[in-house]
Amino acid sequence: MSSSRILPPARRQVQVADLAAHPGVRLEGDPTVTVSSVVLDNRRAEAGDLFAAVPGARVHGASFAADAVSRGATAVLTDAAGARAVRDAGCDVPVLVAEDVRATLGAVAAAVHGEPAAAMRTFGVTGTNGKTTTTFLLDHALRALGRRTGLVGTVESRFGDTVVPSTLTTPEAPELQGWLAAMVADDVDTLSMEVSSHSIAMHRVDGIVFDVVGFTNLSQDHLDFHGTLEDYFAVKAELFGPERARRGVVVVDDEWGARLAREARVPVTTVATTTVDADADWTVQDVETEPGGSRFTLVHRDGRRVATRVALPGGFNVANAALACVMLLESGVDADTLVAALGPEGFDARVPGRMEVLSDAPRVVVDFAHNADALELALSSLRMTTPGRLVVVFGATGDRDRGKRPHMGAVAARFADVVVVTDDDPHSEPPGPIRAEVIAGARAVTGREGPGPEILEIAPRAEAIRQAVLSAAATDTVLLAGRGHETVQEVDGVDLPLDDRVEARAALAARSTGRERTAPTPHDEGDTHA
Ligand SMILES: CC(=O)N[C@H]1[C@@H](OP(=O)(O)OP(=O)(O)OC[C@H]2O[C@@H](n3ccc(=O)[nH]c3=O)[C@H](O)[C@@H]2O)O[C@H](CO)[C@@H](O)[C@@H]1O[C@H](C)C(=O)N[C@@H](C)C(=O)N[C@H](CCC(=O)O)C(=O)O
Ligand SMILES: Nc1ncnc2c1ncn2[C@@H]1O[C@H](COP(=O)(O)OP(=O)(O)OP(=O)(O)O)[C@@H](O)[C@H]1O
Repeated sequence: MSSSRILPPARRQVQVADLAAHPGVRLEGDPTVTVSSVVLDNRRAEAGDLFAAVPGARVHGASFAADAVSRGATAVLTDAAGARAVRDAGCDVPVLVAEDVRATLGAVAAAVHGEPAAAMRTFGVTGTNGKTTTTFLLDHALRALGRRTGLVGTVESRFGDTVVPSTLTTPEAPELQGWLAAMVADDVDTLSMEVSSHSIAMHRVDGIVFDVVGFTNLSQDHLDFHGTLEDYFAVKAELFGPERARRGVVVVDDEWGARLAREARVPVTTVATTTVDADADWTVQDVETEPGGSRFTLVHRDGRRVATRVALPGGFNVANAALACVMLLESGVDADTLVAALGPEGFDARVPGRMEVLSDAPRVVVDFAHNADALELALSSLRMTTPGRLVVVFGATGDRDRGKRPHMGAVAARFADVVVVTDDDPHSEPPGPIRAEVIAGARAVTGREGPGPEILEIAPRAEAIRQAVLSAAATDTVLLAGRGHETVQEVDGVDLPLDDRVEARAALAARSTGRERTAPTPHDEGDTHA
């Protein structure tokens, strides 16, 4: 079930006859009945709702229509099979019958809520990594520019004083459109949101034409859903068409970005952040790495220069900030006005669990890197600004993508001085063997220059964090990788409270109250269940 129903304080009343005017929809029943909102889950239905009964992968939503109606839903949107089920269940409400319910739902939900996206300036960010960070950086800059902003994404959705933790990166269309209408009612003028590939494929963002969309990068992920990398790319590329966006900004550091820039069906501005690319509109130059972030200059091929800073460690955060910056420029923001509004700190957003720096001496950083690529990027960038030892605490998830475990171990062993292998979300798997696969990958690393890393196994995770933080010297960096902002750990089907930031802060507090530092000790396997 998705996170929370946020609706505007005053709702419009829309006749079902008006909704039947959408292509591929016909109406059975009384055309004068009105709806004031849309809901996808019967358990959340309220008076005046249109219940959208979607044929899902597991169940047809129409089997819950009678319950939705008993809770006050005044009409149902479904397909032909759903319509039969609704009638068979004896529901006497008008039924909007669509050829493809999901493909109709976004436009219908937008119409019920009065096309809220059209009343705001809208930024959408897609890509495998960096969506959350880039939307937070956009939101930060927009607020500095004096805009009243809304944000939708993996960590939370928010506007004004309303903040709701998320369950999906991009909510389903009924919830999303309700949120957007509530934002408009609260005078929000600019929206930054993450657009996952699932949301494009499942029509969650239908009904929105973004003013500017951005692409961060693409690497192997979500193939359980998309099948092939080619399909994954094709879905992301859909966002760069006139049905969904007016213009785009594409980071062309990887081949997928370069291809997207060629194939996009809306005008695209390109940004190269890692190499000087003569074909790119903007390139990132003069990067100066600092402990808490980086300074950089965006140089346009016509000679324009925009010098700013990102207050998050990591070369990839220069890419995220550069993307946010060019998206703002493409939306019409003047470069000098932007730089002045950002001030000397530049893009200074704190992104929960994304390169989040908890302390300086030792530097303790929490990051969401949960695959080998992201772990390598995080470690290599922290290495540059770590005078002492680089310590990493991480684990691999259970149940899925087993192949990545030794790779994560190998990356940690290549880039860190102390590798503390612990648990992530074991889900239904016993955690010990997962750790063993990670450790095997770490031990297999040979040919590293200098002394090899210290490899430790410590569980449960809270204890691994405690020991790593307590034993760190002031010049060390401790990276707590993989869980970012997450606050529960699933072990054997049970959700246990666990927040890396809370555990790390407790250990930092113990250090500052003068408790003696302890060295991590290898943990006895077999006594390690979380
Ligand atoms: C693969 C996928 O995205 N599936 C989504 C899909 O599930 P489904 O087709 O299996 O639905 P179903 O369980 O058969 O139910 C069918 C219909 O009956 C309704 N229902 C069901 C049960 C009930 O008691 N009452 C009821 O009304 C459901 O709301 C649904 O409309 O429709 C459901 C209803 O909205 C979603 O919750 C579900 O997302 C699941 C939870 C999910 O985990 N999605 C992930 C993969 C996802 O979308 N991730 C991306 C980000 C990925 C990333 O970049 O990391 C995201 O945007 O979050
Ligand atoms: N531009 C980037 N390129 C590569 N890796 C990145 C980039 N930005 C962030 N990362 C890494 O990916 C992790 C997730 O970042 P972020 O949450 O911003 O991405 P996301 O696309 O929103 O992913 P998710 O939807 O899983 O949260 C970060 O913790 C960091 O390790």
